[in-house]
Amino acid sequence: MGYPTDVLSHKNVESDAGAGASDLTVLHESAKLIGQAATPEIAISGTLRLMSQMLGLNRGRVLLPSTTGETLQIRYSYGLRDEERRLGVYKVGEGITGTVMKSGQPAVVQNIDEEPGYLFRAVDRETLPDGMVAYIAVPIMDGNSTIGVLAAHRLRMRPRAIDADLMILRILATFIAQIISISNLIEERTSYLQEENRELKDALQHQSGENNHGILGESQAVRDALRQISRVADTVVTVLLTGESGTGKERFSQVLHLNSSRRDQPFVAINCAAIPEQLLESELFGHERGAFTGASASKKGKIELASGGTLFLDEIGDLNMELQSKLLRILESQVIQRVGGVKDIPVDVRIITATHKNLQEAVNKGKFRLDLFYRLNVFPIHLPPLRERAGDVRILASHFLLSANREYSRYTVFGKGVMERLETYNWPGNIRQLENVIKRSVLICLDGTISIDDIETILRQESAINEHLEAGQSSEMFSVGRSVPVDPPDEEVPSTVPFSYSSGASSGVATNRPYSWVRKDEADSIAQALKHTGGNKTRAAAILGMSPRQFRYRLEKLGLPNNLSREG
Ligand SMILES: Nc1ncnc2c1ncn2[C@@H]1O[C@H](COP(=O)(O)OP(=O)(O)OP(=O)(O)O)[C@@H](O)[C@H]1O
Repeated sequence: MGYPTDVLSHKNVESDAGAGASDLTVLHESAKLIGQAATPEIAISGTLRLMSQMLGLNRGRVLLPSTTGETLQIRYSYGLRDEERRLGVYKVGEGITGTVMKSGQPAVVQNIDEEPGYLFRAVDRETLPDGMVAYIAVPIMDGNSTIGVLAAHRLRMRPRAIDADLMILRILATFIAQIISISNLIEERTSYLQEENRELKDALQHQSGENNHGILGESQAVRDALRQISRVADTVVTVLLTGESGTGKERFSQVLHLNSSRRDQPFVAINCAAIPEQLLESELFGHERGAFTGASASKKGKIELASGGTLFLDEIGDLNMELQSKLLRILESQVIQRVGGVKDIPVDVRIITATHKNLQEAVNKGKFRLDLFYRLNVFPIHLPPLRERAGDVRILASHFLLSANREYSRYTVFGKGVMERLETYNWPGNIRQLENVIKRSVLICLDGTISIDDIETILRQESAINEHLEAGQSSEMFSVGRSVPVDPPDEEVPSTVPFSYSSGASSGVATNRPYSWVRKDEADSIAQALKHTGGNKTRAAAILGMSPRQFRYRLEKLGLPNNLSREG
């Protein structure tokens, strides 16, 4: 450098015990500030104030690079006027301060009046004391990079060694580096989340066009399905929704209902595969008092409950021959008879059906009535699997992340490569599976960033379940189904229970879950999940994508102790 610098070797004045004590006080107090101050402004300005009041290091300032990185500006100071702060701008490499930034080396100017490199830019010479004034500047380092400069003036002739001041400034610079890097990290994360939120909100706004009712996706398949739905919504045409499990058949049937003139009347959904055959008839048609043991009062069935509105019959391919005939009768004459009744009850329902089976094949095998097939198949709408809907995974994944964050009060983000991994997975369980995987990854992720490893762990568990499902499924199905009866009949598992709700109350939709086999090798993941949640079974169940009832069933079936959670 072209100016006299005097680094640690300088020993012109003895340091005394008093100086040592004030050094320690400053260090102790500024360490407290770092830990307790609410903002970097309070912590750094407080440290600069201590430097001035306890050590005589005056007009302390912290200079940080501008956004372009070309200049340094005074960001925090003590004892400088606003105008002085404004003037304190240096190019990197310019003057003493700029050189410290560029070289990463500290500088001590013994006498600023004799140092040509000292620019007097922020503070006029007249403002400073008459005697000899020194200037010390040290780099603020984050690892090996210089992220700013800490500098101060001191009266040259003082009974305290200038190298003691240099030393303490270097220590304080490491404190300040910590404050700055933590606040940068927070700022970075906050702006990332804000940006992500903005994008998601834009996407949602864009997606939830007037008639879409929250249907997400930009693929041609989704657009086609929505276009077809809007074409037939306000007609009497019977719609058959086909597609693999979890592709959104029920969701689209709600959109159909909400776009029809029946939107203010009930929408009632029932899953024909989820109810034992002997109960299905009375669920659908209701029963009269005394119709069977336990029928102590007459009861309306789902068809009557849906009167004026829409009845969604999911897994229609699972209806037995007798119920197929009865359904045909409703479609033809709009009347029903309750179980045990003789009276024809007129009903006004729009029936939408769905299946993940290939109904044509069921007809060929004599398992489904041809006449009913024709009645239902007037207007088929096919929902393709997620793996064929390029681009939708990204939109849906971001949406499910946002809603899981809301649900669990988290601020989780996807780590590097996660979105790409989600996009290449083939999602046999489609959108429902994607939703489950994201919820679970938010729950298992501890540091706020979902990593590829988190996703791989969950996908491995998923593939194991899929293998079992595939082993048990019928060839008539489009793909992985949920009708493999391995879980217990269960009133608490929403997927197995018929549910109904009024139109417009789409938030009341129960989440469908596939059945899954109880596997011996699940014991480990169950134990781990319980350990992770400190024994909370409901949260452990959510982590594994199960209902609490399914979770308890597994504990019992696998012979795991109920208090397994709190061990080790
Ligand atoms: N396009 C979409 N946008 C947002 N969420 C969707 C979309 N499609 C489906 N979902 C969500 O995915 C999950 C599964 O959808 P849905 O229950 O409608 O599938 P399904 O085809 O009826 O399944 P199954 O045949 O197993 O009954 C639900 O939580 C649903 O809200």
